[in-house]
Amino acid sequence: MEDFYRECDSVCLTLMEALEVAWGIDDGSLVARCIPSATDLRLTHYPTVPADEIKSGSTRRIAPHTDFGPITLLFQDSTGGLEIEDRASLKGNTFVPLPPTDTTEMIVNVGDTLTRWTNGNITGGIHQATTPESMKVESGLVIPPRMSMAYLFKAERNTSVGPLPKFVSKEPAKYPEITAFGFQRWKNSIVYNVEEEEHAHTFDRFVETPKAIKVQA
Ligand SMILES: O=C(O)CCC(=O)C(=O)O
Ligand SMILES: [Fe+2]
Repeated sequence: MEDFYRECDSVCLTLMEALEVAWGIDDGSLVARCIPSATDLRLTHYPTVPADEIKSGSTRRIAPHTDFGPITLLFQDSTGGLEIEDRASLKGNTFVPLPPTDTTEMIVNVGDTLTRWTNGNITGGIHQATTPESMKVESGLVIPPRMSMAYLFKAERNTSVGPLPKFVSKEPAKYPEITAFGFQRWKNSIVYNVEEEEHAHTFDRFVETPKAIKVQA
């Protein structure tokens, strides 16, 4: 498991390096923001659940959310049910399934930190785990258990998750300076409904407000 963790960390750093090349950041400062990373590796087991309970809204697998870090590496079993928001849909709140074609497949999801570093130029992907597509129509079905692994890559704790200089040279910052650790605490306080006095007004004049964001990770 530790080898897997290290392997995932190295994949994420390579992806950060690729973004540096794409954005013309030649001082290594994006990768430097992630060393050492403060990543959580989350293994989730979803118990068996009647599909009708999910349909009625009385139970969820994982509610729509964005992850907190720059990116997440996600691995799922063959059960299905993972969905990503369809941003092209004009109806809003529309999701498309990401069916498991192969259980060795790795899904890369953009998270909040990359949104903030790019001053909103790249938006975190809203995703959820729900009823597999093939079980949505017929009633009375029982959804089998499901397992997933999420390598929730996070920046180094004391590093800023405010916008990178490159993305605020021509437009004002939409996100305030805050450390990765402070950001994590703030997001956790929303998920767990804890008032964080320290950050209560930090975000008032920016695009994010605690009550406007639905998160889970
Ligand atoms: O179980 C899944 O496929 C999604 C898990 C997830 O979104 C998360 O752990 O943040
Ligand atoms: Fe997630």
